[in-house]
Amino acid sequence: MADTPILETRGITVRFGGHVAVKDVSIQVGRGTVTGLIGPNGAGKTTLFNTITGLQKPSAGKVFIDGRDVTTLPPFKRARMGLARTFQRLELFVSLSVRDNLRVAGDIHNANSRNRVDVEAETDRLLELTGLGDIADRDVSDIPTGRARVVEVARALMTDPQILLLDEPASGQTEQETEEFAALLSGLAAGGLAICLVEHDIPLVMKICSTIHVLDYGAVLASGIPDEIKNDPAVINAYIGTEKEAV
Ligand SMILES: Nc1ncnc2c1ncn2[C@@H]1O[C@H](COP(=O)(O)OP(=O)(O)OP(=O)(O)O)[C@@H](O)[C@H]1O
Repeated sequence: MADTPILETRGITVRFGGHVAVKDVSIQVGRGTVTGLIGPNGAGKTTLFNTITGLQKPSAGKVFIDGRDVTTLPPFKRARMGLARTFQRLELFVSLSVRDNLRVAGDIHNANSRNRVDVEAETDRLLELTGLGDIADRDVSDIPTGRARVVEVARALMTDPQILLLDEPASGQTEQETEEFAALLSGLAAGGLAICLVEHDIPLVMKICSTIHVLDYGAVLASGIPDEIKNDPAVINAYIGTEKEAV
């Protein structure tokens, strides 16, 4: 159904021993939107991403992709349903060129999916779309971190995803790089992609997200549009206050 969110978590709780890392978190991510997930270090953002992708089993709650309960599906099956992600720590093949990182992603996708992509054509298209053409033949070990973050996104896009989870993708980017990155993400969302963004760069989150969820100690402290979040006293107190210089 058109109204069914492409991604939804319902009541996700994750416990590590006695520690509750994620507490009863319900969020929805719509097609063609950028949804922000912010909060202090250790608030549970990456653990929630790991639960959505299937790397972490929840103690309670469910994950839905396009209305289908995927809670017990392994990561590769969720990937086949159009779920892609990037990692906080770069996970690129550093001794390969930018272009080859994309090609490898396309080959792996084709080996695992019925929905095959034309690797050469898609690599060229994405190098152009993401503005990586000028460094396409350089080894990833040789390029600045900020641009390597874009390579991670381009690589994730090689799987032709419906949902893209980005874990701190702007970290290490210059102001100029972040500006271009914001335009790239907004353009991808305008094309129908559902993006969920974990990011400490608050101005970036405020600029491109239509909905923001704030996590604190594993629980959703607030949800709303950027203006509501920006002015929420509980959010300012728990998080934005501590990131003031960034706002
Ligand atoms: N595998 C694990 N075993 C035990 N505790 C864990 C594990 N993974 C995460 N935690 C704990 O769960 C909590 C949430 O961590 P998580 O990495 O999800 O937070 P985060 O919001 O992504 O933080 P950051 O902004 O620093 O990336 C933290 O207290 C962390 O120490």
